[in-house]
Amino acid sequence: MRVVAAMSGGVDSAVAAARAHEAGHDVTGIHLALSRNPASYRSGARGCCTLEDSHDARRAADVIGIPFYVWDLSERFHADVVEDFMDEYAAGRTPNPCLRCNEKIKFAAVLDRAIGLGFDAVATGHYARLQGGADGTVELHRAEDAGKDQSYVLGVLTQDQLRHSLFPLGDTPKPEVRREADRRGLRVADKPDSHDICFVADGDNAGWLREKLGDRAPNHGGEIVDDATGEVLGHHGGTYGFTIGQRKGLRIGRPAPDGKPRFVLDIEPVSGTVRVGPRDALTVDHLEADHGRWCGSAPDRLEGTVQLRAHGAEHRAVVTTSHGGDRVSVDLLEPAQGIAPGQAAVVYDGSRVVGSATITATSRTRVPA
Ligand SMILES: Nc1ncnc2c1ncn2[C@@H]1O[C@H](COP(=O)(O)OP(=O)(O)OP(=O)(O)O)[C@@H](O)[C@H]1O
Repeated sequence: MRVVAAMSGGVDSAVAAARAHEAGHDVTGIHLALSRNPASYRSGARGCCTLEDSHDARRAADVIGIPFYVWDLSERFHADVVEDFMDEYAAGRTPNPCLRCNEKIKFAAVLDRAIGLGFDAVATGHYARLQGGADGTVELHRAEDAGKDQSYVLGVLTQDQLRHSLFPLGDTPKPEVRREADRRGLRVADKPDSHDICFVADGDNAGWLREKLGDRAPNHGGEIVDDATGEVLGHHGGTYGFTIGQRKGLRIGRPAPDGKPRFVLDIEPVSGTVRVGPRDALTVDHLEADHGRWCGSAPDRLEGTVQLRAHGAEHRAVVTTSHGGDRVSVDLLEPAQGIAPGQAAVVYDGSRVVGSATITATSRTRVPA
């Protein structure tokens, strides 16, 4: 096969490219320039797709002995991923930009360009496994290394996208990947793992959003209110700085009467109000979602599990779909806490990813005995 290996400059994608090459594929390495900020291309800059990263990827491609190019997809990335990230936080939701990037960039814009150039597949260093299904379909499964499993952020991929994907690391634990990089003479063997959100270099989402949203922010401050009593407990610097279930950074002067911590229960961007309450008030057992994306055909009804945030636990659930698979209802058999609209509900049947949808609303339907 002719394969494009997406090389971030990190250890995982370097080993993935090397493995694809060793497996006999005709591999070309590409590094994606995703940042529109020229400062990130200065030597020594940190964050997404720096000059350093691009050099590291090129050096790895040289060691492997494959051709290498840089593809500038910064405008697409900005329009489809960064703008969406800002809009979602401004609307009081909690987006997952990695899922969005996989759906719109890595396995869409990149794949389209690759196919257009006569390639057959895109290989990445994601930790997930592909497996042939009984009916000739390609199934996406959790990685062997549960701690590194990235099937959640790939839960948006359709059958067409999966058919043109390769995940060479799915069967290997991360420490082994690092050892292999070392053995292969890839100088990125000791490079630290990347951040969760590549374009927020220091992980300070709220600070980044404050700077970038500017006048687009629905507010730059408001009240923090006790959901049960309506009492104003404090003030904040913008609702976009919060996510449902958040505890840290609330800066409420007064402790709760019972001395227990308070959590964000609701975010109201228009009034600028952040509602808080006890942990128990975060409990939900039902959720609605839309934008259903399925690895095969959408299931009418499925008893399986759902994962409701990156690195989150799995919850047993009954999942039903409507509107041709676009709308999804999830009944959680065990209640969950801190579920934020905007996040993906990824549906699993055992280790197999069935599909995903974006959470729009949560509720508690069963009152505990
Ligand atoms: N700027 C980029 N250019 C090309 N491919 C990329 C880029 N960023 C990410 N990827 C691809 O997406 C995969 C998953 O990205 P993620 O940010 O999760 O990296 P990672 O798991 O830390 O892997 P790595 O060690 O290769 O950076 C990478 O392994 C790589 O194949």
